[in-house]
Amino acid sequence: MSIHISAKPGEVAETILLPGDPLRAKHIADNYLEEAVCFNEVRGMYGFTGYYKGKRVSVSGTGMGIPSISIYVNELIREYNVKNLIRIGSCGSLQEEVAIRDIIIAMSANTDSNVNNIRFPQRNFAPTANFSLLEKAVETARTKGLDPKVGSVLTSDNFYHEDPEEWKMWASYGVLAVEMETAELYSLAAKYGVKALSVLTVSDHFITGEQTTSEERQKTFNDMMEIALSLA
Ligand SMILES: O=P(O)(O)O[C@H]1O[C@H](CO)[C@@H](O)[C@H]1O
Ligand SMILES: O=c1cc[nH]c(=O)[nH]1
Repeated sequence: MSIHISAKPGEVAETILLPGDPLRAKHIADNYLEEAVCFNEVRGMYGFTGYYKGKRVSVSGTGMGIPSISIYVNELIREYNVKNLIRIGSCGSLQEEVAIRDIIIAMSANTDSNVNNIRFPQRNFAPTANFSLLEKAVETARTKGLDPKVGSVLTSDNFYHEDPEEWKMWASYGVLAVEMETAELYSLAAKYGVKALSVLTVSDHFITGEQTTSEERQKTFNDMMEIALSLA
């Protein structure tokens, strides 16, 4: 096992879905996977491996924020040889034309985190999605009759922002939404030469003030889950 994952070698599939919420991982295993086996319960961060339409796929929670996803993604890549990492998360829309419950496919991730300043002092790194996963996710979403919004997101270290107006600056640069993990997922995927993508669902809206319930965030958002599963 690794420090935070109790799976034995070979128990994690090459493709893994990564919701922040471990109960969303359990929901996917219970409702979408056949022959699902739990490979991790350390700290309640459930991970499962099973089959979706005959393809072996895993799903694991990552927790919230860059430090937490960084631990799981480092261990999944370095100890378990995971090759395709697909985040499925909730986010807050910063744009009028991106509505609550819309799907966002994150082409790139800006961040207010210092994590890449530590890696690249005095330089900027551009955390970017894998194009083949992105292309397939867009195609799958469109086949389902959806209109996914593709563009950049903000990965923030804060859910509760010191300056409640700061989002407007990011919005003015066309950033679609805010969440808390994608920049680190894309940076680690680049570092280790594996593929990553974030597929997000808008759970709340900075302009209209609309919100979804915690139950909806945990159990619904089926389109996002099905798009991500199709990438397996
Ligand atoms: O729904 P998840 O995947 O947890 O993602 C979003 O929700 C959490 C905040 O409520 C953060 O982790 C943010 O990135
Ligand atoms: O990180 C997040 C996720 C959803 N909504 C937000 O405002 N922030």
